[in-house]
Amino acid sequence: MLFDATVIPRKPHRVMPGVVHLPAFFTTKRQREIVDQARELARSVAGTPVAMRQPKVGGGQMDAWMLSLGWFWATNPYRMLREVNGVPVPPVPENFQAIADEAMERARAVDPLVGPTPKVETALVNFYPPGKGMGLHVDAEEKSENAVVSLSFGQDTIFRIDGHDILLMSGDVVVFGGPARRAKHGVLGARKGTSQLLDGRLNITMRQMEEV
Ligand SMILES: O=C(O)CCC(=O)C(=O)O
Ligand SMILES: [Fe+2]
Repeated sequence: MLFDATVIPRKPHRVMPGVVHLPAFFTTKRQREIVDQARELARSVAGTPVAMRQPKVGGGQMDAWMLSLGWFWATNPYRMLREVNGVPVPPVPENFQAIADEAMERARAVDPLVGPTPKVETALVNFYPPGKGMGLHVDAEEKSENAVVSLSFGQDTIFRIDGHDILLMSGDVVVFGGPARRAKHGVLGARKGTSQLLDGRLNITMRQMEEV
């Protein structure tokens, strides 16, 4: 971006009950490491049935490229799979749980309503080409009511949840849980020219599947 993000005062805040925005959660160095890790994961399954893909929903195709970890998010009809055509879904990387733990601890200090930390049993890695986003939806395939921890890298976007708009920049985290766990949300198009890290936007959502 044109001006350094640190000159814009952005503080952790509660967006609505159960939704917390943690700006600049990751340093530039950590952002780069996680983006590299995601790229490596995508490479490791390229050309297989569990490869990163643009899921088909109904008659159309999503704009986001999606890589499933832990459980595979299958569409038409929606279901979660452990393997696809006999190929196991790549596991959730070990460092993800520590990220979720840290994010939840910081989010809970802002709004305890975010609720319990998810046991990260599945993660979706979404890549948005410049200008692309994701329509409003509810994260409904997981039975667990524990929070979703959502990481942003690369180009800026607007995250919309229950009518609230949040500007997400590279390194930001959003947590939504408790009364907001099933809130409708989506992202507008990734803003061209806002990142030197990525030509597009990378999002990672961490979730728990089953209620324990
Ligand atoms: O890209 C985002 O920030 C949101 C992604 C999302 O809502 C999802 O994967 O369910
Ligand atoms: Fe979602």
